[in-house]
Amino acid sequence: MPLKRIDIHNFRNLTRVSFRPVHGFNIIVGCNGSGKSSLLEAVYALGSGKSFRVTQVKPLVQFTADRFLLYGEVQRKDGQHSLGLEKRLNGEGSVVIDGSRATTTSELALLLPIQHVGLDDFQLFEGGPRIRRRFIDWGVFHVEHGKNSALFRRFERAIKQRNSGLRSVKISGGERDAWDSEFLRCATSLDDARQAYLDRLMAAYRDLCARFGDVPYANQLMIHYSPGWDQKLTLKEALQRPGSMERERKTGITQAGPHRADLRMVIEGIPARDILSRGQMKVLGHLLKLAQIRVLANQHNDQLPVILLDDLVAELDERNVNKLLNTVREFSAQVFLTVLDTKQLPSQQHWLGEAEIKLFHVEQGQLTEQPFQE
Ligand SMILES: Nc1ncnc2c1ncn2[C@@H]1O[C@H](COP(=O)(O)OP(=O)(O)OP(=O)(O)O)[C@@H](O)[C@H]1O
Repeated sequence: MPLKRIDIHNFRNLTRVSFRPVHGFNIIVGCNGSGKSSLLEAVYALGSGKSFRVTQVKPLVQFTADRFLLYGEVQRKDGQHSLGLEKRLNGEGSVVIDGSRATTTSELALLLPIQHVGLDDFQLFEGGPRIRRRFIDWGVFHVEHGKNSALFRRFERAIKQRNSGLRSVKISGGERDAWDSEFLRCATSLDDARQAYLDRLMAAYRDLCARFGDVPYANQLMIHYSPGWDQKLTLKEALQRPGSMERERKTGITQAGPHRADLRMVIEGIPARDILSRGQMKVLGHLLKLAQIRVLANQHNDQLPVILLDDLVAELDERNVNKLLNTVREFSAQVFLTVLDTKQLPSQQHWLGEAEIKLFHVEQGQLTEQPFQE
């Protein structure tokens, strides 16, 4: 489901940019600080409502403006859809899909799934559990989004209700039991969905490793799912432990459940972050992100994400760049790839095949399309 057109207004240094990408490879070239990553970030924001670099809106809005606006047209099997996102410095914002206001940004992700593969993928190993939960939940959401997008919403509501119940003195025992039951139901479903997804992810990851060949430690990497409570207990038992109940009374926060889950990345029984170099973490992180795309490609080709390859070419050796680009080409997805200079790309004959390609040059936030020449 490619993006056919995107308009960017007042997003970082991109004052007014409008372009029509191809379904294949869109190469974004430009010198440091020209606006390449900002362009990828704008595409990412249109498909998620968020940035992959910052959590706040302020750094995204052009210094002289009070809001940014993004507009895109997406081609899907069921026809063309328009997506609009506005975010203002004062905290207001809106999502508009096919001319109607949407209630959540997750509706953008249903129409425009995006996978960002970038230099910070080492954070899957070094970062906190939230990053790894976001990673696995991206897969759980997209692999069966009809069912699972509703499940995520229900879980969010259940935990909010349970937490406000913990803080309220007025609430009756019956009400508390009802919220507990709903929380346990959603938590169990989310836990099952994550475990099932992880099995599929690891199968796809092993396939990719075989293809990439001798990537250090790739085959030894094991990922274990920690559900967010002591695995010797059921979630209900974990919540009913005296220590846990006491902490819940004090903090008003649910002490166990999928919101505390993590992925333990292990090599030969040792935490992977204690063994891998930063560069090795990046490569394995990229492979895991590609494996997520492979899971979707195996399931339903019409749900393939747009793939953002941010600055990867400069950091990998030519053999790995070739493998990466060939793997990505075989997905037949739409790709946006940033590079300082096209000379950094390996010769087209090694990776492009029949895929379409367009070259965009960015200079001080201005975008121009140029003929692609090796
Ligand atoms: N809110 C903002 N308003 C205006 N300009 C901004 C804003 N935020 C960042 N910038 C500037 O936008 C420019 C583009 O940054 P970007 O990260 O997109 O560059 P890049 O082309 O990816 O560079 P590099 O190759 O160094 O990664 C930078 O000069 C940055 O300082």
